[in-house]
Amino acid sequence: MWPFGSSYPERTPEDVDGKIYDYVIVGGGAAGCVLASRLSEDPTVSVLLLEKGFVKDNLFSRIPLLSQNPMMSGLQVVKHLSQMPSALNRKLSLFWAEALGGSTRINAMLLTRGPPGNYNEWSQDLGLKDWGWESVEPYFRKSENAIGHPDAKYRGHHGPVETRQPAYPFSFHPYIEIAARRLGLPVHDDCNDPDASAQGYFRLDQAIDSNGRRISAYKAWLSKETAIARTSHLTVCTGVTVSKLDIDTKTRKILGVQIRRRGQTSNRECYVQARREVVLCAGAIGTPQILMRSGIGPKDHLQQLGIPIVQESSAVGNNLMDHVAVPVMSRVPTRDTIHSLYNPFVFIWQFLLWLFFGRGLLSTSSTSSTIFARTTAIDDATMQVQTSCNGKDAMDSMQPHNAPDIEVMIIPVESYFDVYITEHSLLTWLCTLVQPFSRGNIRLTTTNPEHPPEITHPLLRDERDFQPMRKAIRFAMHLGQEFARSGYPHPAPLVYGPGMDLEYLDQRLGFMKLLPNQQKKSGGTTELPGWQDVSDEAIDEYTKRAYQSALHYACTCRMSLDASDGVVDQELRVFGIIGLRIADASVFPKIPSAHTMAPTMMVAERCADFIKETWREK
Ligand SMILES: Cc1cc2nc3c(=O)[nH]c(=O)nc-3n(C[C@H](O)[C@H](O)[C@H](O)COP(=O)(O)OP(=O)(O)OC[C@H]3O[C@@H](n4cnc5c(N)ncnc54)[C@H](O)[C@@H]3O)c2cc1C
Repeated sequence: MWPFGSSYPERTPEDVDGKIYDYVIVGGGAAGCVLASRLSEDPTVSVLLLEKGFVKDNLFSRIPLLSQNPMMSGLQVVKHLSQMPSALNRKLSLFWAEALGGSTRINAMLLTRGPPGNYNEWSQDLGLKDWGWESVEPYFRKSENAIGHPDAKYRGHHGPVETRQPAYPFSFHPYIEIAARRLGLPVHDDCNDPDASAQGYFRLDQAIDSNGRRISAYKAWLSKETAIARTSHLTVCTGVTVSKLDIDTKTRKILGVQIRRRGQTSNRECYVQARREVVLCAGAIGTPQILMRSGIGPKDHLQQLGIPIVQESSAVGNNLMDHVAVPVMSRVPTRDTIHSLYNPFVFIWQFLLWLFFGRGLLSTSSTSSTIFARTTAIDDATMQVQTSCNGKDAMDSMQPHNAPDIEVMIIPVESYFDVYITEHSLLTWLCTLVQPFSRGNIRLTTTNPEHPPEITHPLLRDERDFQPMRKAIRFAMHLGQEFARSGYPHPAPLVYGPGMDLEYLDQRLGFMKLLPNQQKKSGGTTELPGWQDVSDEAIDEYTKRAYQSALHYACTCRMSLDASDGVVDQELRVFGIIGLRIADASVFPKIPSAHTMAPTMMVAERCADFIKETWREK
């Protein structure tokens, strides 16, 4: 019963065992919810959605800020530690949600399409002619209801994903705007405006409704009302792990999928048949694993595990891309940060504000504004953005060469994963590489679908990524220092970043265990040197300690014209198999300079149309 439970029509693996459906969708995250919703608009077809997690809709999972913290929402969040030999053997935390809605149940709700130049690069440079800006733009519009920009013709107003720009919750925002302008950045209130400049300081859209509640993919596309209204032809089966695909090796046609209860230790499997198509939407980590378990993947790897080869495909699980982030932080007054919620009175007040009015700090994302820039257009001597670079314009967002390669997210709290800093209140300048060169991969460790994969994270594995990261960090330090001089009425020194006491940081991050009798070092009080005074070595040393994933995993089953180089064609059909498509973040040919939820939904929207078109013709 609300608010503690839900009468969502969730089915179990046993309920669907032995049944046949027109379409079987594997994974109910951002992509899976879009696809199940769009395909089930037609009441004459039957659609089955198979999701590993559950609905678990509760009060905390609806509160925007609190639901970003998995401990609060109670959702199943997988935490995977990846060993990083390239960086002091640190363990990198990767996580994602297993729930109806996938990671959109815990994400920061930021809705960014990416600049048109990203998609023009897919079409012009990678040859994917059907995926240029002109082709993808209508699908971004179709899914959104941009209530924050009611008159904008370039935004959608009839889709299910409501987006707003909640009031800025803190007093520092105008001063950041001043600092950004001083660094040469234009200020825009919509980063999804295709006419906005490629580089700038942008206010962000957040997927939050007018009552201050999170709009996840589940809420937008497969709400309880939708699921109940469509029970005759839409089945949502939760708590189910898809172990592998059933493919006829002679005809190369997909027949169905093998499934089991989530977390089950025995080998007992259930089976569902697909009359028309199976669509994989298990995400950039999950989808390649299902393919490999089914015999589609790199030959050597499948042979090592004794998996019979159905389709050799060297790109499956390769080319893993992700955005890489390094925090630099300024000390600011507690009331200007999320740290203020550590005070129980403030927390209770904010909770009541949300509960009765849908307003206040809890009704927003942790991030309200950001900066996108191109490092080649940042002048080394002044650390300011130029409007042209080598005689070429650097602002036209349609041009692939102008796509931003860095983002500086503005986050009013400390931003080291797994570490809570309670002794200072911090404002983070999160320096993020959004067009990295590095690539990683995903491999199975066993054939058991419940066993975790081995993830070789791309993070700074390619030396070419260090140069833009150094520039991003210097640029963010310059921004932080300009902010402190902008008229902001409080001291705001940069205290965490290159040039800080690394021994203190090592203790803080837990790399260095304290010896008996050794004093805990205090820190976070000394102001950092100016951006001009930090050496490359100091930046690299800091980066190796403080870097983290921005959790935008992508490209592990990339789209390509060529089967030897990719996994799906331009209509998202898996090369060599009939009736199998992929529609999640794994198919991006290259990661966009954007937070990846909206681009993933765009891909899934297109996939639904490809499928409808295919079967209309038949
Ligand atoms: C903490 C966090 C914050 C983020 N913040 C933002 C943000 O603010 N803005 C933004 O644009 N993006 C953000 N992202 C990224 C964004 O949420 C993802 O890009 C998006 O959810 C990817 O969608 P997807 O459908 O590819 O995968 P997911 O949403 O991960 O969905 C995959 C689903 O498949 C299911 N699944 C996997 N394997 C199986 C199996 N074998 N059987 C059955 N089901 C299976 C999983 O349980 C999951 O529900 C964030 C991500 C995280 C983790």
